[in-house]
Amino acid sequence: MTHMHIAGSIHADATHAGPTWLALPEDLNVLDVKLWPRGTVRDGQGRIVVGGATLTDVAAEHGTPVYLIDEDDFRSRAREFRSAFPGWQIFYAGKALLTRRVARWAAEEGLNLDVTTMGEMRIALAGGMPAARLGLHGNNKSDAEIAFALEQGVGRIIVDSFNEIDRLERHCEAGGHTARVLVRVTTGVEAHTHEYIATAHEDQKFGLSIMGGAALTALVRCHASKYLDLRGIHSHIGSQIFETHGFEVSIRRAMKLAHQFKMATGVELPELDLGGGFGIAYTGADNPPPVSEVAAAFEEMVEHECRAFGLQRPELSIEPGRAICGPAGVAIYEVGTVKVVELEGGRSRVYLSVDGGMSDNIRPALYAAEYSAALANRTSDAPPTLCRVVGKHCEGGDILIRDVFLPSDVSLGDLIAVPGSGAYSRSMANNYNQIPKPPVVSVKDGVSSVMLRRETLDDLMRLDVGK
Ligand SMILES: Cc1ncc(COP(=O)(O)O)c(C=O)c1O
Ligand SMILES: N[C@@H](CCCC[NH3+])C(=O)O
Repeated sequence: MTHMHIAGSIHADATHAGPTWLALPEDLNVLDVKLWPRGTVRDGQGRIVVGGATLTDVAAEHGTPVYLIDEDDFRSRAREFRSAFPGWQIFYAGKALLTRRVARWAAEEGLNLDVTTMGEMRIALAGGMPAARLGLHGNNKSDAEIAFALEQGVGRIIVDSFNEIDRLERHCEAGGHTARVLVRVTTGVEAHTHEYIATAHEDQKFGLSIMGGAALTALVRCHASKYLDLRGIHSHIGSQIFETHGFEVSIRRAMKLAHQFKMATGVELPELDLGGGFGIAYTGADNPPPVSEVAAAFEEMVEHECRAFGLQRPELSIEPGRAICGPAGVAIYEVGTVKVVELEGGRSRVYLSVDGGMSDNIRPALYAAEYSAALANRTSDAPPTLCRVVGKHCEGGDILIRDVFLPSDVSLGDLIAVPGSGAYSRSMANNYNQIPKPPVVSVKDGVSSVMLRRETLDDLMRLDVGK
């Protein structure tokens, strides 16, 4: 491993204008507590330690790139949700990150689990999550998924279309089941987040529209069905949301719909699920409100709308994914190439190529998501340089971090750690360029243990069955 400057290759050009939100850090060796798993420190040799495990040791033992999940951090955030939302059911959204071990942690912490596919149901059950604590989502559930959910006794199915109601009724009739359902509605809210992760505006694939009347029609249909036990309304407005205003409008519209349903049928819906979407900090510029504040705001909003519409307080649930597993995760990469690209006006940009990229974290390419990073294997007194951390794929857009200040002596063999990597990175991984997916390792009390092993080239070769 070399830590010397590559002559003339990395300029200490901290003055190089990055985006306005990116502050020039006073000390690059200091770890911003809001970004890292709780208790993350640097040891006496300057190495980053997560969950008691030194990232250099984790990298040496498991290779790079590697995704690390701090078990205590995951559990502490699960507990935080439970204590901030007493009496609410918390469904951990498994799409963010799901392995058998993660399902077990969720079950042990008293969470339920939101699943979307056969695969997620299978992993959740294999991890020991009882079927009764699963909520099945999906805008295009297959017959096989519906049949499996009913046979297993999945606790609730969130219906997303009239086709699905038909399909569900057929399966219930054939198998002698009754399905507990919520109807997913679109409340027409434009959540302040990336277009691809906002889900309550009208023109998209999820849910049934309140405004267009489909939501009420679906509720009345489910209520009338002898095969369905209608529990209530489900609204999920999007993901990585910091402001409560969108939720407020959504709750009002959902409660208004509940009121209309009561007018139409004489029945009050017993449940309301407000979905997930609670944002986390990816960079120093992100300041998500504390969970306790969000919870207090939700309580107040629900109470206010119940009073306004003369309804009883329903049983409430939420589905946080990112906010539970996101901050618990750190991705570790090794720097393999350093390139300085000259720009107009005599400026230059330092490109640090690492051994992963858009195959293990598609979020920057998909949503222009921002991340931060730190040098993990040592501290450095070298001045900060504005860097672009890129992957190894054949794609110009294979950018992991568009702008980040790192010490100007970052060099080949150094380890770069990316906090906030627990959610929607490894779970959305792909094999572009035939790159095997990295492992997910959990750490607790200094011990790391693989929960998802690294894919191998043999795994990829085995899938290729044609000649
Ligand atoms: C229906 C539903 N619930 C919960 C979630 C979890 O969202 P987040 O990870 O932002 O909390 C999602 C994903 O956005 C979702 O689609
Ligand atoms: N996958 C998205 C969140 C939306 C997914 C769940 N509906 C992200 O990485 O931000």
